[in-house]
Amino acid sequence: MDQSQLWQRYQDWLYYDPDLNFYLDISRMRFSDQFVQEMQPQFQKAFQDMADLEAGAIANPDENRMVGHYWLRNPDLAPNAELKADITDTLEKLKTFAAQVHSGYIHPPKEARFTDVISIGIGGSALGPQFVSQALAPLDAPLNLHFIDNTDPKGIDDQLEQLRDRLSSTLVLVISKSGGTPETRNGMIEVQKAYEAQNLNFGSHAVAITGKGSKLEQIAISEGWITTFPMHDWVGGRTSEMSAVGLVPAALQGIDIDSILEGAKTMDNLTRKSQLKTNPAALLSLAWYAAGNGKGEKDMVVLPYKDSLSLFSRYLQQLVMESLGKEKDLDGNTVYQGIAVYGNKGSTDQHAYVQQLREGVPNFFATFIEVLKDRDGDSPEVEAGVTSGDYLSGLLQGTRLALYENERDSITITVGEVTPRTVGALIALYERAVGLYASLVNINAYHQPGVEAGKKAAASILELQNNVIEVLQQEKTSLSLSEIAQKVNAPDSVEAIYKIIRHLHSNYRGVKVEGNWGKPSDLKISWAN
Ligand SMILES: O=P(O)(O)OC[C@H]1O[C@H](O)[C@H](O)[C@@H](O)[C@@H]1O
Repeated sequence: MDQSQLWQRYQDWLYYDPDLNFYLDISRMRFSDQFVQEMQPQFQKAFQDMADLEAGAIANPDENRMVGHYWLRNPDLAPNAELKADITDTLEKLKTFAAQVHSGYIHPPKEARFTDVISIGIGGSALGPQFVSQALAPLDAPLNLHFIDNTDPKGIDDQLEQLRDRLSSTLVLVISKSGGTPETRNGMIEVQKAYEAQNLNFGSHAVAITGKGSKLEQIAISEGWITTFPMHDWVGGRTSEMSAVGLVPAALQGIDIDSILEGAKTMDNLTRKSQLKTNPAALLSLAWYAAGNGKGEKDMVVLPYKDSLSLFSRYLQQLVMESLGKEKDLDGNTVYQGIAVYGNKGSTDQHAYVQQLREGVPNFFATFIEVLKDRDGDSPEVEAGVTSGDYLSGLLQGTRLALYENERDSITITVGEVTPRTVGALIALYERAVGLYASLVNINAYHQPGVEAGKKAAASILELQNNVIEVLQQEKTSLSLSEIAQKVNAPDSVEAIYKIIRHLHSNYRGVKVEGNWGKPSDLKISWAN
């Protein structure tokens, strides 16, 4: 296509909503009009699936659950009065809670006010709050938010060390839908011990956000925590930003949560339309389908050209990959679906891996996210007539062009500025695009059966570790790895035992080891005490 044809294609496919000041450009994705025609029946089915989902269908059949994240920003859509009341009551309760924390009405036992928040959670119970905090928290936020999103001891220490002198005025949010995720539980126990070490009552500083009746809820109630907020079973972790999971941390930081919800609701209205060209989520899912032949053959590289949106790529990684990465389709066929997502931000990534995007293996499509407003106030010139923001804008256009010239496709999303409303709209856009794409490829986007395998394997490694320690403590003489494996009745687990021993030894946990780590079969292991 020559430049005038491309300009025409740009105008033909440009989606613009003046109210949100939102643009979507899929003109640089190489699909034909015929492809769009052929996709029409699948899209009509996808629109119907989405309408059914919003009306309360069991859209997550494996878990026998409704899928209700769209109701969170429009409670009138909830399929019955009880669910609607659940949503509005929770919203009211969390707003009141945040206001009372800000005013000092709710305060820690030994201080007049809370100054900081530690949010403990992982996956969907962390990525949304992290993204929204980075995108929207004001520099003078009423409370500073810190995250523990792993069971890495050093990571936990680093967070606690920063808060050592302010623990007495730090609020703890423990966020877990299931209330039983080990990483989150470990973070909670370690933080609790840090409070106890300072003679602080943990419960008077703690709030749980969790599913009804979960183990975490029981702990919170029995220990008299400040309060709990519900996480409903019809909201998945990766679509929970607009439930208490995302809204409590955001409200505590003084972020305008009503505008986030309103932006999402507005985007939901736009993406409910059943005309492909008037529905930006449909256009997005069409472009994904075209890029990867509906089989995820191309990775999605997400490049927001705005530092405050850099965690959007990580947030989308879970939303897209956990939703679409499925072995089976809804009819039980083996399909190995998914779209790989990675990215960080532009123009930074141009100095890292864009070399490969431009010239290397052509296994991706890019998504540029452009923000029109550079900053509050005027910009200094870095060259005659040119600002830093002009550079950022020029680098985005340049990279898009350079990729396209070399047969690398891209989507461009443009927003006026990063506000609570646009962030809400962006989240809603991708949630709907993922839902539509899932329908197009006939998979359940709302379960994650594959995640369990790693969790089960980890549990059996910990059980093996306990058995190994028990055997070593009973033995008088040193043993080889295979002797230990025999004694714990796990002759096939020598490699796992080697790694357990190596980790215990590295952390001075009581094992004595003689020999060369490079020759595992020569090692002699005993209990040191
Ligand atoms: O909120 P939680 O129950 O603690 O779950 C946290 C995360 O862990 C799981 O393994 C799931 O794969 C995620 O979808 C979920 O968001």
